[in-house]
Amino acid sequence: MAAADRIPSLIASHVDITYQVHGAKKAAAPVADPDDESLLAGLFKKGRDLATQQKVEAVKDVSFVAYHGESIGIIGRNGSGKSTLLRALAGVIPPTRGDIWINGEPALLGVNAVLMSKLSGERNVYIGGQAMGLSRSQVRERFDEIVDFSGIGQAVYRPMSTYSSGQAARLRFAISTAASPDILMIDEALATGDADFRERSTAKVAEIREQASTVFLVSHSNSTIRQICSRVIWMDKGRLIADGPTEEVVAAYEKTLPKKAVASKPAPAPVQDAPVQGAPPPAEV
Ligand SMILES: Nc1ncnc2c1ncn2[C@@H]1O[C@H](COP(=O)(O)OP(=O)(O)OP(=O)(O)O)[C@@H](O)[C@H]1O
Repeated sequence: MAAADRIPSLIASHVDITYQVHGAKKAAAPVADPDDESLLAGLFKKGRDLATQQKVEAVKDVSFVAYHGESIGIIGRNGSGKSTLLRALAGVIPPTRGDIWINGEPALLGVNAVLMSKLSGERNVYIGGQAMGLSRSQVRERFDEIVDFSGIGQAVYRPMSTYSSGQAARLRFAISTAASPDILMIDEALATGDADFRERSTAKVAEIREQASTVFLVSHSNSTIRQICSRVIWMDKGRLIADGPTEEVVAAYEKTLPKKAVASKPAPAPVQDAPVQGAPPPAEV
């Protein structure tokens, strides 16, 4: 498809996200004798210093345009700002600076926040489905489909607290994708579950993409990224340092990783015609 024919689904322009952290900078010095006024005065003086405010610049000056029909992986080391960026793209947290325009309804695969472990899977399907924008009757219509997709069977009638982490992850995935959102954002969820579920969830993501939607996937699993994504954004210390076809960006990223972390042989890259923007940093091996 020619670039001019592509329809933007999301535009991020110079996005910064800074967390304000309130907390203690360092512990107070131990007081040898609490009755000693000079020591107490010293402690109070120190106490004023304890209530500090720190800034964490999690995302710095990130800009890109996503198009309908793309599945975009977000990769990078721990703490590089992937989840923060995804949450901002989903509208869960506001950018500190810059703008995000979205054409469509985003859904962050993270119904986790609203699910309640003491309640049955069934109740959670309703709560989560409604949190994803479905009406109660729509959830009722899709209930069997959601449970079938999750593969948890009769366990759906047990409290979620009794589920294995794989069962819980599968149910979350099934709930989140039931709504066929315009823009689906997935944070690591595909890494969980067995091979069969991963295959089905990969197919589900492909189906969502085919409905001209956009999928964002944050993952540390480069094989999952290769399987699902046509384009990859590489984050490093809060900055977008490369954006382009999956194989080019993942291969460049892998060169910076210790050899043992690169587990699988690269799979053939999905077709993608966008050029890589930004030069990868030198390898650190
Ligand atoms: N709620 C928060 N308050 C303060 N700092 C935060 C908060 N959430 C994340 N951070 C910090 O922001 C930075 C980016 O974190 P983020 O979780 O976005 O990275 P990530 O690339 O998704 O990491 P990981 O791969 O480990 O999940 C880190 O330095 C992290 O400690």
